[in-house]
Amino acid sequence: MTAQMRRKTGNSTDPIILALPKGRILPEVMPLLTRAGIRVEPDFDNDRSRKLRFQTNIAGLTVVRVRSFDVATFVAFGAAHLGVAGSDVLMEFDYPELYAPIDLGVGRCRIAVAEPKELVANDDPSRWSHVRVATKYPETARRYFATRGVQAECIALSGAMELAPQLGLCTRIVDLVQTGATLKANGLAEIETIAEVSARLVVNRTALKLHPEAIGELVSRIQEAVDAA
Ligand SMILES: Nc1ncnc2c1ncn2[C@@H]1O[C@H](COP(=O)(O)OP(=O)(O)OP(=O)(O)O)[C@@H](O)[C@H]1O
Ligand SMILES: O=P(O)(O)OC[C@H]1O[C@H](OP(=O)(O)OP(=O)(O)O)[C@H](O)[C@@H]1O
Repeated sequence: MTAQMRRKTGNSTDPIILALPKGRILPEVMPLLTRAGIRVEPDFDNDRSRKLRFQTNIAGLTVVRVRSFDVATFVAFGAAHLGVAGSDVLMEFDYPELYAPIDLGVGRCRIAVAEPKELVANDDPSRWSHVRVATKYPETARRYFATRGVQAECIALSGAMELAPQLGLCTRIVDLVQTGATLKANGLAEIETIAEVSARLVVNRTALKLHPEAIGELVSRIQEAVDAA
């Protein structure tokens, strides 16, 4: 662990910081937090507010709102003690500093390989030796294809991956699929599932050792809220 990673977790007088992802997971996570007895100050739900850091009803617990991909980084480096992140994000970064004790059961989708639907009938993935994919998940894609002996050339995009095959950037994509509507609307078909995805509670391992009671209580409350859902 680097000195940077020790930064926040080392001071027991700091508030406990919970990092929450803005975007589509948030509306599904808020009811869980409410059930866990955690209420965040009203500005948190106000999209026009430029605030990023919020007080809660629990003394010593502060919430920060960050991009979904950044939750894992804030928690891994100890800038936040715990957070909520999709398992897609955790898989991509694969930070050893993170412990993911709870599957929150929300934000369910899958990470999949897709290609133009016209290709599917004559394609045989077992014969691939090299693929070129556009993806927001280059590490996950590389690891997945490597286990099958396939070399993956990954073109990193942050969104609108479904456009890449139409525009000749690549033939295939690796992206999240839930209903399949986005693939269908763009003439693509899912050919392989890499992993099922859901949102997880993540905890910095060092923070848990330094604040076992405070963090342990939050984890228990959230587990109870998930069990009651
Ligand atoms: N279609 C989907 N169905 C269910 N969960 C999804 C879906 N798309 C994304 N997710 C989950 O929600 C998380 C955040 O997705 P969201 O689309 O809100 O943000 P993003 O586009 O990754 O972030 P940003 O807007 O910061 O670039 C993903 O990491 C994944 O875990
Ligand atoms: O199978 P579906 O139900 O259509 O969902 C899949 C879509 O959802 C996600 O995109 P999102 O809506 O988050 O937009 P983004 O690409 O801008 O992140 C994902 O990247 C797909 O494009």
